[in-house]
Amino acid sequence: MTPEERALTYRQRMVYAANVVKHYHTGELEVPALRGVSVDIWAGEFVAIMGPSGNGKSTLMNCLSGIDTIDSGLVIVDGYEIHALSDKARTAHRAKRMGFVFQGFNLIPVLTAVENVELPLLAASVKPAEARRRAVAMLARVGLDDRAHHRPGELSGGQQQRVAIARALVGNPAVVWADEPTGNLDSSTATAIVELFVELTAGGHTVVIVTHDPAIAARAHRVIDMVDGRVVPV
Ligand SMILES: Nc1ncnc2c1ncn2[C@@H]1O[C@H](COP(=O)(O)OP(=O)(O)OP(=O)(O)O)[C@@H](O)[C@H]1O
Repeated sequence: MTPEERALTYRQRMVYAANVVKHYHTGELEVPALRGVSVDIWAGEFVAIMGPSGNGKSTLMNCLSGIDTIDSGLVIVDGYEIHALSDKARTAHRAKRMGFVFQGFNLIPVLTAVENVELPLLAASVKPAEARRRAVAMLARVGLDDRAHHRPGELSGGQQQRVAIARALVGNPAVVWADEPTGNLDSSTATAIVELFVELTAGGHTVVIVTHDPAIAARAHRVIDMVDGRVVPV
């Protein structure tokens, strides 16, 4: 492979993981969470990671996104060898290139919607006026321009999740990672959130969602099934 071909491969392939092994240690106990996982996710793909509870889905997401470290194997995301980065470099890469959405929304309760969304930009030293402009535009994109100055406690669950999605996207990340994003929502609100993710991927974002929700699986481009710390071969 020439360097040009390799560069092209890395650009198109957003996530490449090979033989990832991860154990958790609790006291004397060693819990195998990932037993040699390999995955490829392409730029612009909308992938759902599914499987029974306790089978390694969240661990895989955490290891691919750089939240957690791995014992062995390799993880390349957005051209960066995540497994080889120092903790500091991994944290910086995560802040700059990754967006996160969680089941519990994880918004800061004392800040308004727009303040929550602009926070990652301010942390990345974007000038306040520019951060505000981008946060307002992103809230409009998720259909919440009229709620910009409400605090999370004044918003419905679906609206809070839209704020969280706006916050995840405002820095234009390479990948948006979502762990059970519809887990706390009723089914019609969940459907609206799924459609928002579909729209985002149509705009070129790569989205990886850990979920038990069949509605997400039905709309994803591809489902990665995990059982017992391994990817089920297709
Ligand atoms: N911080 C931790 N310390 C110890 N063991 C852990 C930790 N996190 C996860 N595990 C264990 O690793 C295994 C995989 O857990 P993981 O959370 O990845 O599963 P999951 O498929 O995402 O489950 P769920 O669908 O219930 O969220 C489980 O046996 C779990 O108990």
